[in-house]
Amino acid sequence: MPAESNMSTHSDPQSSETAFLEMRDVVAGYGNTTVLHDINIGVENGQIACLIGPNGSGKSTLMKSIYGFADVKSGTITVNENDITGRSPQENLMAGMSYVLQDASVFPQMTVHENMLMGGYVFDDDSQAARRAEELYDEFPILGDIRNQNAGTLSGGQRRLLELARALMVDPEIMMLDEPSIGLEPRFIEDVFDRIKQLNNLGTTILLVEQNAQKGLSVADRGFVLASGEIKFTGTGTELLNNDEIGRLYLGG
Ligand SMILES: Nc1ncnc2c1ncn2[C@@H]1O[C@H](COP(=O)(O)OP(=O)(O)OP(=O)(O)O)[C@@H](O)[C@H]1O
Repeated sequence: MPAESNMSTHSDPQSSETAFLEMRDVVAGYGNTTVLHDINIGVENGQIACLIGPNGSGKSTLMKSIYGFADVKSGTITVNENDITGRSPQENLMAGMSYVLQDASVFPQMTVHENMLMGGYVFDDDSQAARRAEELYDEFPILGDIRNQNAGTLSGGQRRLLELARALMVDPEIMMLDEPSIGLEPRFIEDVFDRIKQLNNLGTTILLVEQNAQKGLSVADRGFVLASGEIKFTGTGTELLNNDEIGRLYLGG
């Protein structure tokens, strides 16, 4: 770990007035079950942040507590200083947050284009969804090329790209991605991380959970290590990657 590092073991030094997405003293879980204890993290506007940690440590629950799929028992979650604690998933979507779940899936009997239009179902006007899809085909020409193909015939990499692009239909300010590389053949993994950087370059702030911790941290401006429902380390992606203890405990040595 670099001597000048501001890496922190418990609180997040970035969890302050600069944070765009912030969790402060959050305790969360499901019904009577508490999974997350006293979470304090901050993600700045335009950053990619990556959450890593062992299986069952609460990574998905942290994402779900932000988005309204898990119960926040105490603490506050803010986006751009607006309190969104307890806001429903539908409200979050309408407010410009999208969430690609770990088991995100496409509609296999529908074409790529029909799947894209489903991502724009919140628009009042169908032509708005069609226009947005065209913008995204310009950004991701490979999707435009296969727009009339049934989604069930896509390769794993193409399907993941469709899932990401469909989540962009609402032009989100924040995208939350739960394990975007899971289940992909190794040859598609690099491409998915390139796509994530591309989404970020479009101005989207990204919070991602990644079991491929090396890869996830390598694209991250900010990293968080979660274990047993607690944030154990925060720092830049590079700081976490270079930390011996994190390497030994969480990055397979
Ligand atoms: N709907 C639920 N109801 C009750 N407990 C749950 C629910 N979903 C998850 N849990 C529990 O919360 C804990 C954390 O699970 P979570 O899925 O958040 O961890 P994770 O770090 O994302 O794991 P993985 O890497 O395996 O996906 C686990 O003990 C799990 O059993």
